[in-house]
Amino acid sequence: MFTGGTDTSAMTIEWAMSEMMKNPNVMEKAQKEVRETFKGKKTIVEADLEDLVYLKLIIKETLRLHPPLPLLLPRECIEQCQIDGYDIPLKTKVIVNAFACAVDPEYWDDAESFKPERFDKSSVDFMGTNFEFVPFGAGRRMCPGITFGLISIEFALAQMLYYFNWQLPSGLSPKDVDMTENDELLQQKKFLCR
Ligand code: HEM
Repeated sequence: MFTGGTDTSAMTIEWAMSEMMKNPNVMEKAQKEVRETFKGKKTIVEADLEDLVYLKLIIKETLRLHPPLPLLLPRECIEQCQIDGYDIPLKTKVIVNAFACAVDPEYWDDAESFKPERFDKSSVDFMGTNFEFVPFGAGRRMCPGITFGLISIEFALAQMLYYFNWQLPSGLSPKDVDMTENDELLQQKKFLCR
């Protein structure tokens, strides 16, 4: 519960900030939205987050390209079945590659690019019914912490964008931001500072 509830959200914040540094037009649009929404406010409260439409699209797109648990949690078959002509025996361990689904060009245009706008006016959501996009899993064992996780991420990002201006260290350009992932169960950014 504690690991599942902290690392996942922290990693999503890191990826979202990195994507914004890599895509300055996205950062500019997000910062404009946050600053217009909270104009004149000294502190931000949870209820204010509702109006941050573009920031929510950024978080969705971040979870599509950087799902913290790309292989979800393993399942075990409780009855024998057939998938695509393959017999899956009872008690087989099944691993769903959620990341592969989220970048499958059959379902996504320009699948590897970071484009929050793709979710604007799209009905595709991460609530477990669109199987091409399941960063929180699906079914009976899907993540019970979605609401809390999303609010924590939005809250942190909104504050970082509202109070601070962000820029890369001198000499670095957006294309230099290193988006390498570690190769562990939790898909973390390998190098935090580059
Ligand atoms: C960005 C934030 C988060 C992401 C992407 C995420 C993702 C996931 C995924 C993919 C699973 C496995 C679901 C499956 O295999 O179908 C899961 C399970 C779980 N998550 Fe999250 N999670 C997040 C935040 C949280 C938070 C904030 C909490 C708690 C406060 C939490 C608690 C749990 C627990 C307890 C499970 C196990 C559920 C079970 O096996 O029945 N998660 N999460």
